[in-house]
Amino acid sequence: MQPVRHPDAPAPGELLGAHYGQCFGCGGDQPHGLHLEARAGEGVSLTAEFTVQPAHQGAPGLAHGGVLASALDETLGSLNWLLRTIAVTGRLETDFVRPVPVGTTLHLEAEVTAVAGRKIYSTATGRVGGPDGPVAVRADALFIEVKVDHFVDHGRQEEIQAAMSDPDQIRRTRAFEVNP
Ligand SMILES: CCCCCCCC/C=C\CCCCCCCC(=O)SCCNC(=O)CCNC(=O)[C@H](O)C(C)(C)COP(=O)(O)OP(=O)(O)OC[C@H]1O[C@@H](n2cnc3c(N)ncnc32)[C@H](O)[C@@H]1OP(=O)(O)O
Repeated sequence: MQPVRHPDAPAPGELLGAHYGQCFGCGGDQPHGLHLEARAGEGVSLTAEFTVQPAHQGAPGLAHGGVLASALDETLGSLNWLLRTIAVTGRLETDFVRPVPVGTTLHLEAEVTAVAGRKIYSTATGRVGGPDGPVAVRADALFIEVKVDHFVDHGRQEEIQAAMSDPDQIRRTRAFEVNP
């Protein structure tokens, strides 16, 4: 089935903001995190940027492949906000096309291609040198819709308790729970 953008999804161009301050991908409270910033696009698509820091190296001066996969995972995961669906990554298939040096800003774009029951199929590319630059990485993913219980049941109690007593986290989670 064609994906359907939720009527309350942020307008094209709007920043999505972090879903959790401690998130390695998008959180502002993780010193060595990616600090990835995503903006809503048209339909069920978005763009995002991430600048490779020295803490993200694998080989000297180059981004670690797992970190690049994390950037793709976070970008693809952010799409679920436009569907207003809570979902986790089931499968992430990544192509590393060009090496990505430290200091590079990766220009990411992603879209949901299909939804089938709880399964959400999506694809992303990361370009270097600008939004129209050459593709350095790309990924195809399958996200699976879950209930909030997925996190409450499996997350370490310390962080779950902290999240449940944080009004901001509750507000962000509620935005998903009103999913029709
Ligand atoms: C106040 C409280 C605070 C909480 C608030 C939280 C709100 C947070 C909001 C947003 C958070 C977003 C966070 C983003 C972070 C970036 C994204 C990540 O990195 S997520 C982490 C990595 N991923 C995992 O840790 C998943 C671990 N895996 C699992 O938990 C399960 O395997 C799960 C849920 C994915 C599926 O398990 P099943 O038992 O629910 O469902 P089954 O029946 O196995 O699968 C459903 C369908 O999907 C297919 N499927 C599942 N996994 C597949 C796979 N790997 N490959 C292909 N198909 C797969 C199956 O074949 C099935 O398909 P058929 O319906 O039969 O057609």
